[in-house]
Amino acid sequence: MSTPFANFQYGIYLEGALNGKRPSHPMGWDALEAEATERLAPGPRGYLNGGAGTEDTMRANLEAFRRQRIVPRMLRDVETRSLARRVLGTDLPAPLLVAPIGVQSIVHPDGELAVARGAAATGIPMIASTASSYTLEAIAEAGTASEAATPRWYQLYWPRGRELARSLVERAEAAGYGAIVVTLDTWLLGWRPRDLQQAYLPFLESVGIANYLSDPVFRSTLEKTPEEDPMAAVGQFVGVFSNPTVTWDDLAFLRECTSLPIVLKGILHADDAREAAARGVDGLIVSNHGGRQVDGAIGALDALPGVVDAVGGEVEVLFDSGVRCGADIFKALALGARAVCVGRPVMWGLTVGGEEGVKTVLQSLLAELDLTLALSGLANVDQIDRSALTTRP
Ligand SMILES: Cc1cc2nc3c(=O)[nH]c(=O)nc-3n(C[C@H](O)[C@H](O)[C@H](O)COP(=O)(O)O)c2cc1C
Ligand SMILES: CC(C)CC(=O)C(=O)O
Repeated sequence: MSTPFANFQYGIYLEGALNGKRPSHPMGWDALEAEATERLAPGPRGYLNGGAGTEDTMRANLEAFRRQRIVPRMLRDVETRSLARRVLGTDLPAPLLVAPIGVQSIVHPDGELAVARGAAATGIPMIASTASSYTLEAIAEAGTASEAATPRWYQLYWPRGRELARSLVERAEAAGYGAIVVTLDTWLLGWRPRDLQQAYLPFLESVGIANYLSDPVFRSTLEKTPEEDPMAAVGQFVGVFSNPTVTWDDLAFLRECTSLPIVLKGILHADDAREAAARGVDGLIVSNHGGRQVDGAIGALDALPGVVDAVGGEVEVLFDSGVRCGADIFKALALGARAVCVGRPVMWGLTVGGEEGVKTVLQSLLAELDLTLALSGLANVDQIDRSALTTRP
């Protein structure tokens, strides 16, 4: 049996030939980005597509992928294939997840609900952001409406106030999220010229604060309810949303709050990876937040091998930042990622086609990955290793 994603492209040709039906969604990655970009209003467009400072790191993420080249092998039986992989104790149909992205309703009114549904339809886990436009409970429900088995993870922006952190984590566990992803690189929002130029920040329009407004601990800190005084609630959110005082020692508190696997997102330095392993975390995500935080930071793919070499055996290392196509997923896997998270392309799919757009993006990535695997002479994702790549100077 080859993978369930095999020959997705033939279905498209057949629909065209038999029914005269062309995809309503652009099938090329550049065309998708262009169409989504054109549809968005200037504020959301800048927020989604923009990066920190000169956007040097955002570009470095893409360039790092272009420097790695696949060297396909021939004459190997690739009829029977599998993309399946076990990640943090859960069997996934492929080593792919949807990266946590906040404030999704700025690009489509259904926001995270559409992403949860589109992801569930493909079996790909979604990582729901703390700064989601809908509550984590509503997102969980949307994701289970069609496909009960699709796992989901929860991304925590560690807030000021341990009880609020505990409350968010306990809610996520109760709602069936299977891992807690703690984002480490956004204690403060980066310098983002596109947003500054337009004075655009979604929270100020009350987008992205649903998990706080619905949280009993957060609500207990307000003098008036958010319904009575919405702007005071926004102000309180901005004050507690993220906590730059957190250190390695605080991870012990998080461990007490939950029995779920803990994943640290935003690791780039091998020494931080070793520290995380020593502290007993379950997973890491090598990421520079899509070039949105430290302008001038290393391209994320360039950081991946060093982190894998530091801890590969002890801690599962995942990856995001700059993944734009199936070949990029292959390359990150070859450099040692256990799984890969895709960010902006899913948002472009959401912008263009809502739930269907998300589904098409994920199906296309999986089909491309499957084809890249097969045409490179490999039958399953465990066979992808560094020998499949060469580095272009
Ligand atoms: C609009 C936008 C919002 C994001 N929101 C979050 C978030 O709420 N939490 C988080 O951990 N990362 C967030 N990220 C970062 C992504 O999880 C991921 O690291 C990044 O998108 C990877 O870069 P790429 O999309 O260019 O591949 C956000 C990224 C974008 C583009
Ligand atoms: C600060 C968040 C709500 C969103 C985020 O992580 C981002 O915009 O990069």
